[in-house]
Amino acid sequence: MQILSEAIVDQVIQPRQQATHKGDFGRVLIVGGNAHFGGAAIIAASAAVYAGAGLVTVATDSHNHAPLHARLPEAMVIDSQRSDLIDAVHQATVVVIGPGLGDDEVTLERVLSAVTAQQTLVIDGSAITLYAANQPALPQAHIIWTPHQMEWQRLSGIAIADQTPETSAIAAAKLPGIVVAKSHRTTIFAGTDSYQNPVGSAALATGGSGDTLAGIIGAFNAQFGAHVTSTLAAVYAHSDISDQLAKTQFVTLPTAIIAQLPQYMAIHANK
Ligand SMILES: NC(=O)C1=CN([C@@H]2O[C@H](COP(=O)(O)OP(=O)(O)OC[C@H]3O[C@@H](n4cnc5c(N)ncnc54)[C@H](OP(=O)(O)O)[C@@H]3O)[C@@H](O)[C@H]2O)[C@@H](O)CC1
Ligand SMILES: Nc1ncnc2c1ncn2[C@@H]1O[C@H](COP(=O)(O)OP(=O)(O)O)[C@@H](O)[C@H]1O
Ligand SMILES: [Mg+2]
Repeated sequence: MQILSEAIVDQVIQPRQQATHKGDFGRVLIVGGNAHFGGAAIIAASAAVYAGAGLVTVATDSHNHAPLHARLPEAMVIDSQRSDLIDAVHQATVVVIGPGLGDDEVTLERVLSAVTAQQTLVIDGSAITLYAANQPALPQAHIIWTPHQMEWQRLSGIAIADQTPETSAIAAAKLPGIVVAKSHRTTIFAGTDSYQNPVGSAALATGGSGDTLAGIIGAFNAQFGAHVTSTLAAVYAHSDISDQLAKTQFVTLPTAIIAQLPQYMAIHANK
């Protein structure tokens, strides 16, 4: 198991070429936010915008459209229950499904059936829980799972008390793609390789921290490429920003972490 360091962030986040436009930095589609969990989708979308995605669209319940625009005018929005969801999936570089999705199995299956092999698919939150229960067909895409310990229990069948790097590695190998097994010491499994995140603290133990990470992972894969290093850098950056804020803040709120992303990335792009 390789222990991550700040070097992964310096390696992945590079200065931008000047002869570019927003399309060069990827299109991220966030699918989530039912009528009760709209905040999760807004948090994930905000994280994706502030982490540098070229364009962000949110497919979410119509209850969330006005609140989303009020907080994040940079993001576009569509009604997840309408047919143009499929068009939005086809236009995306990366699809992040799950933050606040709740029990919307129909939307999950619509999205899974539309994603293609050339795309990246981040499966988070309720989408993990729904997949674990119903096992819908998965696309051939570059898949990144981001379960917390209970979601990992549902997906892997390993009780939380029995989740170790060894047991989790065996379960992760049975799934397509990368598994980001989130905990107080998040471990990432990619093929036969495994990595551990040495940073982060209980200041992250607040609702929305995982929604934030899902958005950062989406944005990093969209702009830096669908390589495991993009996901590793996102996991490290998320915790590293929290650790810096935690020097003076008892809990590091998702919105506080998100606000620090542009400055953090500027510093590391020039190291
Ligand atoms: N602002 C918003 O809109 C927010 C919306 N959100 C959205 O809510 C949806 C549901 O996600 P979820 O994580 O809240 O619920 P679920 O999957 O049922 O897991 C909780 C159960 O598992 C247990 N548990 C044990 N260990 C655990 C661990 N390490 N980490 C976490 N839980 C652990 C835990 O035990 P307990 O806390 O009761 O002791 C409890 O019984 C999802 O789509 C998400 O995006 C949230 O992001 C929050 C902000
Ligand atoms: N005590 C802790 N130490 C380090 N990281 C933590 C701690 N508690 C939570 N986290 C991190 O916060 C995030 C929580 O994810 P999740 O439970 O999915 O949050 P959400 O409420 O957004 O769904 C994960 O990245 C996890 O590693
Ligand atoms: Mg979560």
